[in-house]
Amino acid sequence: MKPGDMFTYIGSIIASFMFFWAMFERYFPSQIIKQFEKYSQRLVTTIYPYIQITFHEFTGERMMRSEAYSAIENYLSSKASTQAKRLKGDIAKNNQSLVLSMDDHEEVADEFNGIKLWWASGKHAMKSQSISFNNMTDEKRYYKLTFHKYHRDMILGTYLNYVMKEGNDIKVKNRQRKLYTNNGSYWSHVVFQHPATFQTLAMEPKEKELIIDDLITFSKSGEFYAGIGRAWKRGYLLYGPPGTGKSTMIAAMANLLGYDLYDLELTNVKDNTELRKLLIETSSKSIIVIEDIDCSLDLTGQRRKKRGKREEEEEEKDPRQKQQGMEESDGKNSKVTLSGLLNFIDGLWSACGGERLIVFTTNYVEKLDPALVRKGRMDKHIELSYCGFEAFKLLAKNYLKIESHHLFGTICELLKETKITPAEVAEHLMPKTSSGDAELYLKSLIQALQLAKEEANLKYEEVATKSEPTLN
Ligand SMILES: Nc1ncnc2c1ncn2[C@@H]1O[C@H](COP(=O)(O)OP(=O)(O)OP(=O)(O)O)[C@@H](O)[C@H]1O
Ligand SMILES: [Mg+2]
Repeated sequence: MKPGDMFTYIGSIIASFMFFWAMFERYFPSQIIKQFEKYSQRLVTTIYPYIQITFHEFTGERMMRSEAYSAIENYLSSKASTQAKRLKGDIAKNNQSLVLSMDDHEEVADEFNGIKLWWASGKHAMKSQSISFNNMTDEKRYYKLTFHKYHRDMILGTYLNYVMKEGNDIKVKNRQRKLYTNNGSYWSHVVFQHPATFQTLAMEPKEKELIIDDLITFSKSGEFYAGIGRAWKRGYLLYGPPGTGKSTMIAAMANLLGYDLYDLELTNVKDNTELRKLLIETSSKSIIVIEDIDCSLDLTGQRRKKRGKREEEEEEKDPRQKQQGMEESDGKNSKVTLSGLLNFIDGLWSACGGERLIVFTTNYVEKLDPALVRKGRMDKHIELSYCGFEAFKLLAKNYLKIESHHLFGTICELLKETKITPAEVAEHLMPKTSSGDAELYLKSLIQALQLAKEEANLKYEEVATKSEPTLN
């Protein structure tokens, strides 16, 4: 029986006693009446098999807004939108989405491990002691949870923990997210509002699915990481030519998981100590990004070789100079070293707070120091490459709102023979006039592809003639 029905049933019994009660009060002394009240209360508690817990909106002496109340409010928002008849709507703090919650005196049902529970919202009017300038303080809202006493342990333990966690996760998703950049050893931030999503990111669909899966699994694996004694973090290395969507993918990752972004400019960091300070200040649920890692630090074997012979000779004379040369990047003042950076990836600090992604990007993966890219350090290597036909179709769908066209066949063939980045394709598909015809843009793309093909052929021929042996 639903607790609401149970109330009605008990209510009707009580109503029929009302009459007798009035008689009773009139003819019996107050001592006996008090005893009777006490026992009747106990009787109702014994008959009524449900437990109720009330969560008030404001608690404590200073009447602070209760965190439990707001977590429950978030948790119930999805249930309210499907079950409640009267809802309240508000704009979330990220100013992007509408958040719905149940209105006062509504009830929604929930189920947990096969157990049924009921949540009801309500409010009391408070008798204000002082003059209030804020009408809201005159109302005391609360959520009431009702469940069968048989499930007491499960609900008070596992279920309520689950509600708090889910509610807080929703709150994090709805919050206003930030993009931090470092100016020397300080972070400054702006509101992060990048429109990129995985839906708009053009790449092979299967590969995209794998990346999304990987990210979501990571974000839900807090307990797993704790269980195996590892810091809750994951490293990604995104590599590929310019304009293939590395930065776009990072924005899409942040949007998918609802994380903040820390864009770390290593060339602005004086030394390892400053690097450590910056990293300790990063919060959990964030992505720490180091773009163009090969340009930020002297981390590439190639660059080391590139250093002049004279420099090396001088270093041999004075080993201290060598140490300095290793630490300084080409012409930059940063003394952040590779070992400093590796400590950042593996070190103790990385366990603080947890739930962090570390993303490096580079155009030249082959030039990176093997220590940096070895497996286990960067958990996932993702190559973003030239535009294939599947990626093109997604761009055409997003930019031109078409899913097929008689020119698609020609484009498919040309894409197999040429190397063009998604950024270049997007440039051709970008509507230039309000009445732009899709065919016009596709033809412009075909022209660009044919040109790229011819240039590639010319280069190939040049190389071939240069490498032909000369007969003298
Ligand atoms: N895979 C893609 N899907 C959708 N749009 C893309 C993709 N790749 C590039 N673009 C478009 O091209 C622009 C440049 O891409 P982005 O900055 O992500 O490239 P990048 O790989 O980070 O380049 P770089 O190596 O120069 O930093 C973006 O604004 C985006 O609109
Ligand atoms: Mg980029």
